[in-house]
Amino acid sequence: MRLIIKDLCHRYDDLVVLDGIDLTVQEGEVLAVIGPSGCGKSTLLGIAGGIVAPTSGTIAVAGEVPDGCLNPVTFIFQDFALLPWRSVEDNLALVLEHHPLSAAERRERIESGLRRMGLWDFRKALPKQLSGGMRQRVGIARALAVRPAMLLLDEPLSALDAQTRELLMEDFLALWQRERTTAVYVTHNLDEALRLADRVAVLSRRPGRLREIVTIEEPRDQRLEPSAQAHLAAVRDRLWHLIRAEAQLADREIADA
Ligand SMILES: Nc1ncnc2c1ncn2[C@@H]1O[C@H](COP(=O)(O)OP(=O)(O)OP(=O)(O)O)[C@@H](O)[C@H]1O
Repeated sequence: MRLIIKDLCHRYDDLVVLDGIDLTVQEGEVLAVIGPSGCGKSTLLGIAGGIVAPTSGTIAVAGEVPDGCLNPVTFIFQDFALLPWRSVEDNLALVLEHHPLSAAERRERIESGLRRMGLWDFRKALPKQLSGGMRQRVGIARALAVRPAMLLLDEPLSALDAQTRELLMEDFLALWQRERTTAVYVTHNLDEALRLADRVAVLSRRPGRLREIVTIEEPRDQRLEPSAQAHLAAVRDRLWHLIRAEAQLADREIADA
């Protein structure tokens, strides 16, 4: 599925947050969005997912959805957004509840989501009994259970320690290798963007404007190879150059506020 954003502007009362964003996310593409704190990344994602109505501009989706897709555009959040009183499997069941599925199909979706994320043995556990990384795996399994056409990820790894982040990045890589689900991935972390994205959209400080879209040419599965490092270092330098001054200014604005 493709996402097409045209001349998007958004204000919260007098606060202009996004200004004149034109962006197309291609079918099967992973687009990372980076930019200073408060520049409107989460707002952009919320608008793309239809949970925030933009002040002006248009958002459209186009293209095929996978067989059995129940929710074409699906979020994965930083704080996992699990119901603490429900077991792991019941958190997955929740997103299937209002869909006309047979009991067997419901079970199959839950089981396949849990198995793919290595959670089958933990299906009866409550979220509080799991580590942060496992909780986010539940969040991912829950998103996969609806067979989405597009994933909107809002800093999905930022609450996790470095090792767990690394493991979950491998999970995302395997996911995108297997399913080619279109994704918009908001992050503060350049390493995540460099590892996971096809292109990186850089927003300015608020009001967020699209400064540049940087393409990462190296195939995702070769980015740890020594031969990829020169290209990735050049992309990193470019991205850092773009965000550094904006981040410093945004920091000062926050400190002065
Ligand atoms: N519902 C809201 N009502 C009013 N202001 C809001 C609302 N949501 C966000 N904002 C403000 O809009 C601006 C952009 O917020 P947003 O969360 O989209 O930015 P962000 O780039 O995702 O930030 P961060 O990187 O810190 O997560 C911020 O100044 C924020 O305080």
